[in-house]
Amino acid sequence: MDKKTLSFQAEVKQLLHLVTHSLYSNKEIFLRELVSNASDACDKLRFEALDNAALYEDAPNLEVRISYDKDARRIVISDNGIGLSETEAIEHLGTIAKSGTKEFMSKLDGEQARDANLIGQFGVGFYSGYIVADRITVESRRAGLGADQGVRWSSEGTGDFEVEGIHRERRGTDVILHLREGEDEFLSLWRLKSIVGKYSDHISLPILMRKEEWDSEAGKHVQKDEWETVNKAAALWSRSKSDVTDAEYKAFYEQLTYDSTPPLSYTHNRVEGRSEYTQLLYIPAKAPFDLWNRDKRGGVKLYVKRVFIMDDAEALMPVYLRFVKGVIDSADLPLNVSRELLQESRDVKAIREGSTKRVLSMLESLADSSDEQTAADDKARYAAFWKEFGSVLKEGIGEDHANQERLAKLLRFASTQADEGVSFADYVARMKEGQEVIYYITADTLAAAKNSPQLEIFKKKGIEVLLLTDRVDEWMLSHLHEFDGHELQSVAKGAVDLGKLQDEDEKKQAEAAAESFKPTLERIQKALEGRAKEVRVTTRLVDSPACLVAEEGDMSGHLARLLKQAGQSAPASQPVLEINAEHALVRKLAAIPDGEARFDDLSQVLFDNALLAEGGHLEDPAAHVRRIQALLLA
Ligand SMILES: Nc1ncnc2c1ncn2[C@@H]1O[C@H](COP(=O)(O)OP(=O)(O)OP(=O)(O)O)[C@@H](O)[C@H]1O
Repeated sequence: MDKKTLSFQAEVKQLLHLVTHSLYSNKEIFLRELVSNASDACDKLRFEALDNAALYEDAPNLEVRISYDKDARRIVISDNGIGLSETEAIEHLGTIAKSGTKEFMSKLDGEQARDANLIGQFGVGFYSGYIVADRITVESRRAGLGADQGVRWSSEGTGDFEVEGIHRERRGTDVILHLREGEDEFLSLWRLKSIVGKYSDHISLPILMRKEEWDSEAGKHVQKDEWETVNKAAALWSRSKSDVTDAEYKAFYEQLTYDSTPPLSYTHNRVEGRSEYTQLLYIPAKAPFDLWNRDKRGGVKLYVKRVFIMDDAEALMPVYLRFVKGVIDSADLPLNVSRELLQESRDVKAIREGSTKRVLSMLESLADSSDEQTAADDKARYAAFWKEFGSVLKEGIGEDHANQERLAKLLRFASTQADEGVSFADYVARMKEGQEVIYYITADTLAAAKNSPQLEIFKKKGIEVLLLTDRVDEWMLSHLHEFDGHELQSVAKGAVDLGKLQDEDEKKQAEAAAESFKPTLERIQKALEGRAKEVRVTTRLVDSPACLVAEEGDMSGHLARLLKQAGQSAPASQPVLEINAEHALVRKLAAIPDGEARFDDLSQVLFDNALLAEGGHLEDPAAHVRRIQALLLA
């Protein structure tokens, strides 16, 4: 077959540039990446061979071999996995297929591009070989194809690569690294072995290297024909908990996720009973760059009896726990389980429920740690978790009704008493005597929430109000109506009802004020026709003249704005304007004689100011400005 020269896809060139320039300080990871590809290739073969045992040919023992040649300055990583056909070599080694990777590349700006940690997060794969090699040759034959259908792919990792057909007896792939000048440190059994130990110990296949012996005549180590296994070759999760050290769990996490920040917490269990499986689940310390992408691949890999099955096993973890990383190894599922089957299987459902509960317990033990020695540290860790993943966890309130109560206990808020970390339980413990409901307000920012006029009476009376400023909060609250028997009530909805918190005198006073104010209210109502559904006197205001509230059952102004921003239509509902009859401005308004235009102007300004105060947008800002100016001159 003729030799062809082809060009890399633009993103590959970009990636190659990044890899060779940014990861230079951590060169050794090339071996981790290539060994991991070799191991993936073996997993793929094992998976395809479930339906077609002939693919094993005469070599059923899957393995990875690493060898080096000091004189030729080469390192070779060989596997007897699935291999590559010519088309696959062109496609897989010349383009980036994964859309996530492409997206990631396009998001990196110059500053971030130097952050090796960030790049490490998504795994640089095959191209990391170019950190240490100035040419890589790949020789491969796909399992199932004839010996004359091998392929040689070769490139200096700049703009082009070459492909040609070759004769190759062995199935699988050899990745041959021609080392760059100055990279000879890697031409050593000891060095290569220690890198394997560091990153690839848990690869469940044997990784073999040639034994060496000291030759005193030659005065150097010489390679023997005999090979030895240099990794532990036991899946970490299949070992007993007591045999695995904390450092090993953390190293495995890094290998699994490419995240060099140690995880916040992890849990390792063997579950027995109706469904038998092992779970090793981690909560990362930092949110990944694409946390908000609800469609991305899940972080939990599914194995069946230590055979890798798939890693976008959404069926194993609810979407709101998409930040969880780890491995689930089932003893019951059939090896050839398909995605469709996964969705329906009762065993999978049991695994999913069990794993969800595990993650929640893990979070609960941090949040409500009762261990005297570690409680402070646990709580700090929970606070860190909440900062990174709290908003995602809130999705669970609407999505996972079975665990809603447990999730509600894990929620943390800002309130009028503390800027963060307030749980419903903290709130309830601090409730005033006679207080029955939990008060909250939603707003775009903490400052807007804190300064909202609707809070004035609550501040005056020392009643705590939760301040909710997350985009998902409104949605979450449409699914959560109470906590521990206490109804959740928005202070921006309906007439203010302080129940037993308001004394009789105050109530009577308010009623009297409302009565005597009736004629003015009617005049304001007329002036605001088409804008305010109702105008009424309120006791919720202390320092502000007016505020807007939504009618019970209507959508709050905040939610209507969120929907509008998201491009969705919000049902048009007018707010209620509530007036503080004690306020000087309102008294001034009431004193304006009938028929004067000033009355209309001031009514409109009152309404617009109330809208601005809650973060709303004026439909006609110019008219507002004109009115203010007219009033200033009056
Ligand atoms: N040893 C190998 N045997 C067979 N195919 C391979 C081998 N190494 C790489 N490939 C193919 O080349 C593709 C690209 O490899 P690369 O390492 O760049 O990305 P990846 O493995 O898909 O992603 P990542 O390394 O981030 O998990 C692989 O998906 C696989 O199809």
